[in-house]
Amino acid sequence: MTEIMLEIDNVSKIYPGRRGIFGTSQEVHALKNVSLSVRKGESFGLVGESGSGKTTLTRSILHLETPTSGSIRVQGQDLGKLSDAELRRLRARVQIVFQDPYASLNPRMSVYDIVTEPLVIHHETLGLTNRQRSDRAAELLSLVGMGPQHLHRYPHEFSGGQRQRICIARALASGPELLLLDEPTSALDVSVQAQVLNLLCELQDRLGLTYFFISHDLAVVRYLCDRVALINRGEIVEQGDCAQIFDAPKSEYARMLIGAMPEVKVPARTGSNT
Ligand SMILES: Nc1ncnc2c1ncn2[C@@H]1O[C@H](COP(=O)(O)OP(=O)(O)OP(=O)(O)O)[C@@H](O)[C@H]1O
Repeated sequence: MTEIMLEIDNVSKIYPGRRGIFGTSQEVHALKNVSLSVRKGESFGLVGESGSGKTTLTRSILHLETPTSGSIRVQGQDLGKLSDAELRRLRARVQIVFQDPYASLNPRMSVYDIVTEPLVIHHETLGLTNRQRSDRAAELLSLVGMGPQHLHRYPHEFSGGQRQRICIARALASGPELLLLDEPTSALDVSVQAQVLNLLCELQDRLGLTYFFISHDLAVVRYLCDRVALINRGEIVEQGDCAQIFDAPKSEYARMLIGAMPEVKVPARTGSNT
């Protein structure tokens, strides 16, 4: 039987209305009974326009937001029922890569400090010595196609694509099994986007990672993902195999998104994922 990595079960999130100088705004139903499951080792895409609830769902998976109702399980562990110590251990296994590699790297930290930071944060779980940390830093850079000579340089010395590689190395540091990829290539030039997407494919094959890929770009999702869910105003309107949804969308919303899809600008996938 296929192992389930992530299970979102009937999750709703209501943000209370905010009080401002013009009175109290209405509450926002950011997620409405969202259910989906991501299998171990697959790439699952979540696609929706701005304001559809992608960030709220992603933050909920990271336990930075608490759903108003419903449950989220990672490898069978219900996030709402874990102790602080169990949550800390789980955090080492679920990591995120953000959209903007310029904003997500501290300009005052060297690459070494950036990629080893998670090893320090998760020291209790990982328990590495200084020597092991330093070996791991070089290994992480090599995984993303960069040499150890870069470890003592600073973010401003790198291009956007290299910075995103450093972000990916940092996300891999604690040995996660599930990576949340929040529009990881949308801030990059198209040619660099393809290289980073290929790197993500290679890493998935090599490390057996599971990807939860958040995007508003169906072309990139079609390239990278096995299955996809389309979210609109907090509701999943359609989900299933990418091939089925792209070739025969059932909902009006899916037809609209696919109709507006630009030509796929990334090369054919290579390796075992082709
Ligand atoms: N802290 C909050 N308080 C109140 N409303 C919020 C809060 N965070 C998000 N929202 C609202 O919830 C809805 C979903 O927002 P969310 O950021 O999850 O969407 P998104 O799909 O990630 O959008 P984007 O692609 O623009 O980031 C929006 O209407 C947003 O205004």
